[in-house]
This record gives sequence, C-alpha cells and structure tokens, in this order.
Amino acid sequence: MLRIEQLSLALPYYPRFWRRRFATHLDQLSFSVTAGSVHAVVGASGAGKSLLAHAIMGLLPKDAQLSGSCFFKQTLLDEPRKRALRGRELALIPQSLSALDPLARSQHQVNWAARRAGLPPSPARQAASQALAHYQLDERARRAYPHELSGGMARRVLTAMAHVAQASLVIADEPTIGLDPAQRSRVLDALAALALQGKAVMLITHDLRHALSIADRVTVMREGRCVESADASAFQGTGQMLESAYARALWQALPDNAFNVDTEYAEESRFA
Ligand SMILES: Nc1ncnc2c1ncn2[C@@H]1O[C@H](COP(=O)(O)OP(=O)(O)OP(=O)(O)O)[C@@H](O)[C@H]1O
Ligand code: NI
Repeated sequence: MLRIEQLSLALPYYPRFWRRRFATHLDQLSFSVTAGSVHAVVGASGAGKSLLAHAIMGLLPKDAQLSGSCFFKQTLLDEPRKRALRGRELALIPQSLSALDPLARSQHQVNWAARRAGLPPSPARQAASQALAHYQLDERARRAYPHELSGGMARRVLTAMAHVAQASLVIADEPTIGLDPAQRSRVLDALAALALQGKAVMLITHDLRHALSIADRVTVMREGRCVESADASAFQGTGQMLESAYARALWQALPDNAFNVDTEYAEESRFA
C-alpha cells in the first residue's frame, strides 16, 4: 500500500540569524506498509517519527528539503497527490491535540472530516455519530469545544475523525498518549480492526509494548535512521531473531523481560 524508498529530510536552522543551515532529521529511510496490516514505527522521543508522518502526508514546512520517494498503491506519492489524497485516502491521527479546531464542537469536527472524505451531508452526520459513539464520546463530549475536553477525549475525537475518512492508509501518531488502559485498548483494537478490514495502518509510538500488542511488523527508528524492520514475531525470547543491538536492547528493556540489558543502550532505552 505504502512504499518508502530512501527518504531523507533536512530542515533549516539558524545558528546566527543571518545564516541558514540544514540539519538532517530523516536519513535514507526505506520500508513498506502492506494492506491489511499494522506497521509500528517505534523510537525514542526526537527520533523523527512525527516528521516521517508529516513527510508522508505532505505536511512539512515549506523550506523542508525532502528526497527519496514514497509510493502509494504503486503510484508515486508526490506533493500534489499528497494534497489530493489527504483526509480521504490518507488519514492522520496527529500527535498534537492542537490539530482540533478550537472554535468547533466535537460533533462538527468529525462531521467535517466525513464531509471532506466525500460523504453527502446526511450520511456524513450518521457516520460522525457512529464514530463518536464507537469511541465512547457521549452527548456532552459531542457538544463540547476542544478546550472543554480532557486530553484523552480530544485524542478520541481525532481518532474518530480519521475513522470516518475511510482512508486506506491510516497513520496514527502516538494515538494512545494520555489514555487510561481501557481507552488505550479500545483505540489499539480499533486500529487493529481497520487493518482487518484491509487498510494499512502505521502506528507511531515510543512504546514497544503497545506496538507489539497489535503490530504485524515493527520498524525501529533512531536519530532519523531506520535501525531495523522486523516481523513482530522476531520480538520474542532474548531477541535473538533481531539483527540490531538497539532493537534487542529495546525489547530486553521491557519490564516483563528480565534479561541482562545491553549496557550500551540500557539508559537510552529506558526512556524510549
Ligand atoms: N518544524 C521543525 N523544524 C525544525 N526541527 C524540527 C521540526 N519538527 C521537528 N523538528 C526536530 O526534528 C527532530 C525529530 O522530531 P519528531 O517530532 O519527528 O520526533 P518524534 O520521534 O516524533 O518524537 P516524539 O516521540 O517526542 O514525538 C527533533 O529533534 C525535533 O526537534
Ligand atoms: Ni512525535
């Protein structure tokens, strides 16, 4: 469904106010997300996961330098195509809650997402109501403005918006942050259900444990690079099926895996 080839990204920074330099944030990333599967992208804070999501969706700042290519359904995904497919074939559950319109009620935001995806007014309203109910947003939450929602509720509104878009590729950027365990399983189950319907789901998270609860494949990122792409089943035992020491250390550092953690990465992976 989505193929990423040698994707690199540099963004400008200003060491002096008159001088512009570029820093590399994504370095030659390559991997594929297949239809009907959940592909987790795991890495520590600052690894470049959200930038990767924004690069795929065409939401980078204007002065970004992007190279390499993305293919969606075998066709090159260039910037005009990203714009055309965004909110329709490509849906993003953004990490930042500020993606919600501060002046619109939840119901309206989800309704708008359904309209944008091409549904006529009445089916859009119906789809929005169903999605809001699916994510347990009650009448009060539906009528609330973003500042009246808890973080967990706002995240569920964003998830409902991606849900009604009926996209074939859903990128969920840290969709479970701030959710209690019950809500978290609900969102993860919903993403797994989307994959079962044949959609491609990219789950971005810093939490390998959450990723492994639904992922078929896992790409581990570190400092803008793809350290490893492996089947979720490779994360077992002592991690002997994993190729990179970093992925193995992330796996071994999980609380349930009481192994001798590779000291080189132990400190880092604890915070990943
Ligand atoms: N618009 C921007 N301009 C310049 N640098 C940026 C911009 N957005 C992100 N960065 C930098 O790029 C790096 C990667 O950021 P990114 O948000 O992709 O990390 P992340 O893996 O999503 O982290 P987190 O888990 O904390 O969300 C960081 O060092 C960040 O400071
Ligand atoms: Ni992020």
